[in-house]
Amino acid sequence: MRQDIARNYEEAKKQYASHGIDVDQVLAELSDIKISIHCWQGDDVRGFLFRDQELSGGISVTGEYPGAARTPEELRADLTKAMSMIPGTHKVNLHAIYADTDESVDLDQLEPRHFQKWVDWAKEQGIGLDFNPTCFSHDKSKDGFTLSHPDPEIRQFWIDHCKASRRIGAYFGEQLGQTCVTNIWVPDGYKDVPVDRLAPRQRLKDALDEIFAEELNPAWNLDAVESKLFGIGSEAYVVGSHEFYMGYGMRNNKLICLDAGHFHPTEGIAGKLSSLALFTDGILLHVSRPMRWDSDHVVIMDDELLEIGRELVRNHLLHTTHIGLDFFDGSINRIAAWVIGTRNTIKALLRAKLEPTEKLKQAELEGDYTTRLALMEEFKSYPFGAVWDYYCEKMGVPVREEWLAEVKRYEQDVLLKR
Ligand SMILES: C[C@H](O)[C@H](O)[C@@H](O)C(=O)CO
Ligand SMILES: [Mn+2]
Repeated sequence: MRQDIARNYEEAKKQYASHGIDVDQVLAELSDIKISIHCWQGDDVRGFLFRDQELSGGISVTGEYPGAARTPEELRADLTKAMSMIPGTHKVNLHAIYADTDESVDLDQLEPRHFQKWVDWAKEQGIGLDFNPTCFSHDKSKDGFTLSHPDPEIRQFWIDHCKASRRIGAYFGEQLGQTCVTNIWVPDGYKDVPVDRLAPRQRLKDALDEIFAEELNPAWNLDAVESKLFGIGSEAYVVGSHEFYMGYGMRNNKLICLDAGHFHPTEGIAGKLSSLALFTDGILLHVSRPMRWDSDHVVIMDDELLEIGRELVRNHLLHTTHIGLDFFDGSINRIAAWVIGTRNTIKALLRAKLEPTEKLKQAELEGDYTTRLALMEEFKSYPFGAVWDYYCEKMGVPVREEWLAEVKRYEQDVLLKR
């Protein structure tokens, strides 16, 4: 342990202790939190099954930064590199198009064996895996509809894909001894104002009922459903809206996924957590950063991220919330994107844990809003940076921006040679 880091930590600890915060305990708890790191930042959501397919579904990646992973081996190497710069043991979130197989297999025919190399790698790394059916970037989703498609044959294809995905998720959970969250997001929607808003939702509901009919061990697989307000090409109407999935998730005991970029541009998700927590057994988050639209920018330490962290900590929701990341930026080094976004997410949770929550709640209860505001503001400049540095050093990962030199080295040695 470097002396300056240890000294600053001891000093910071005293300041937090004066407000009853046990920093050592906070760090012990922080190291138990798993963030689900999304594989698709590593290759601009291309995947390996259909390399010639354009990204569709109303999402988009911009940027031509060199070094995107072209094979599963490259993607795993990049993820391993990124995780070596992120404190803690986390999970990796796969989409179905990331199957690692020489077979030419379509989405409805996928089986656990097509992901065996990912499972073997996850075992080596001691991490868990999460999963997502890929209901986009495919010939059968070209007209923007999948699970709610009016053509029963196409609808069945996507139903079968989602069924296959749940079985793959359960396999991950069983093999790795960690529950896999399998999250369903479909892009289905209309560019212009529809006449019938009900029928597609009825079809989506029926499709989900069929997908979830098979009982799977919840210790291995938990299902989640992800809503969206609009996408490119589905500006007027999205079948799987927030209200739709709120209703579906609550009635059918599915995790409701809140993606930070899937609401009105000024609407945050932090304020929704306490409400959902009262009526559900758990929540899935897609921590993202929308800029004017669902642009999926790399997560930064902004007010929304801090507020998500505070809501999770203050309401004791960390043990039931699955925290996943969902951003993709092709204009910067993709490993740096993972490192920045994941470290920020962990750091926001640390900052929330370093607030005098009970004191603040007490002040609020007593109507002492002056103390509430004063403490909340003063704590914004308490020395959380010293605690973060100590945590990184203790966990054996680079302190502060030291990781950047490592990323640049990897870029020279590996990425630029691709
Ligand atoms: C890759 C997508 O971002 C992801 O599947 C989905 O979660 C989404 O957020 C679509 O906007
Ligand atoms: Mn998402």
